[in-house]
Amino acid sequence: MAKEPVRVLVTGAAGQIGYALVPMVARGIMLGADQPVILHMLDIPPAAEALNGVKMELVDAAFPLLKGVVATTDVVEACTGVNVAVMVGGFPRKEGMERKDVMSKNVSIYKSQASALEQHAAPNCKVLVVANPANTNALILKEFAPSIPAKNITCLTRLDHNRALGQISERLNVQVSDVKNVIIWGNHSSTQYPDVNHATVGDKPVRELVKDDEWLNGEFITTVQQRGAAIIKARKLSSALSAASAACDHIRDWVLGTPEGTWVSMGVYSDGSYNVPAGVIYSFPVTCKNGEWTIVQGLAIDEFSRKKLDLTGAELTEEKELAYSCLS
Ligand SMILES: NC(=O)C1=CN([C@@H]2O[C@H](COP(=O)(O)OP(=O)(O)OC[C@H]3O[C@@H](n4cnc5c(N)ncnc54)[C@H](O)[C@@H]3O)[C@@H](O)[C@H]2O)C=CC1
Ligand SMILES: O=C([O-])CC(=O)C(=O)O
Repeated sequence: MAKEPVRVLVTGAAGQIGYALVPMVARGIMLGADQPVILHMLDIPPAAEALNGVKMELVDAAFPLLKGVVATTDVVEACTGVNVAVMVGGFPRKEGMERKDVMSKNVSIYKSQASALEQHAAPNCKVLVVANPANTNALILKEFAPSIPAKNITCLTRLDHNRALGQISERLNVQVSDVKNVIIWGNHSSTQYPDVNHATVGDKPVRELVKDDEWLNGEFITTVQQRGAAIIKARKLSSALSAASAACDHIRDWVLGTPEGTWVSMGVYSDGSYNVPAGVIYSFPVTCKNGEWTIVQGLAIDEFSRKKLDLTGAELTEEKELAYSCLS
């Protein structure tokens, strides 16, 4: 028997990532090749015409799995009945703007969208925040949607995780699918810590194969931390196809499960595991089963890593305080 369609919300759907993401969702890349979907696309009134253009293209693409499209500038209509919400819409930093200006705009967007999701989304809706500052936007969404379980609200660090896999695969000249269990700790920002101490290729530790700790503790980390900026420099636009693909990976693994023996990185509500701050959205290694993520416990953290986990945790605490100051 055919499955019931799943309703997937994409906010900021007229933007760059939205344009790359919606065809992936409609092709079954996010939820599986046998899972029909209904796309809900939200953007703001100035983007309404462009949003309608995206809807026209979705119709023209004749995706067999796509059972309906809602394209709207009305947040309540957009959120009604959605099972998965991918929050890409936000206010980007412009020339001459302070970080606080962007924070205050995004805090107010995520506060109001939190209420709409809480009141109108399907029960147990899974939320992924992509828009920057992704961890803190997700935290605000969690705070203003208290009836949505905290475990249902996450942010995207899978792009950073995939970037780390890509760097190791290029360095070792191995298939990216053979590299496993890198970790992104902390914030989706340049303080994030890409950690290869537990990563493997086949049954061999990445550190043993690379045989260059100076590179792994230096250039590898900064390359992953700065990859977003490098893409902006090259394209004059930020990452879009890789971000859309990572968003699909994040939701697919969350809903359908991670393969045995493999973990992925997700920004989740911190319970203080690994002595990082509790009560912020922090990226951890997680496994997923039956639609739930679990933080991988018991990994050894050496002194070098400890400092990096603490540094990115401190930045998240600072961002949280800044976000709260914008609310008052
Ligand atoms: N977490 C991650 O790994 C990544 C995050 N990003 C972030 O994702 C966000 C989107 O990036 P792009 O698609 O390149 O930007 P974009 O500027 O092309 O698109 C953003 C869209 O959001 C819409 N928007 C603005 N306010 C909105 C609101 N209140 N409700 C609904 N829609 C709204 C805009 O009209 C625009 O269409 C940015 O914040 C970017 O920094 C980008 C790449 C990776
Ligand atoms: O750096 C940016 O502004 C976009 C982003 O988050 C990324 O590519 O990781």
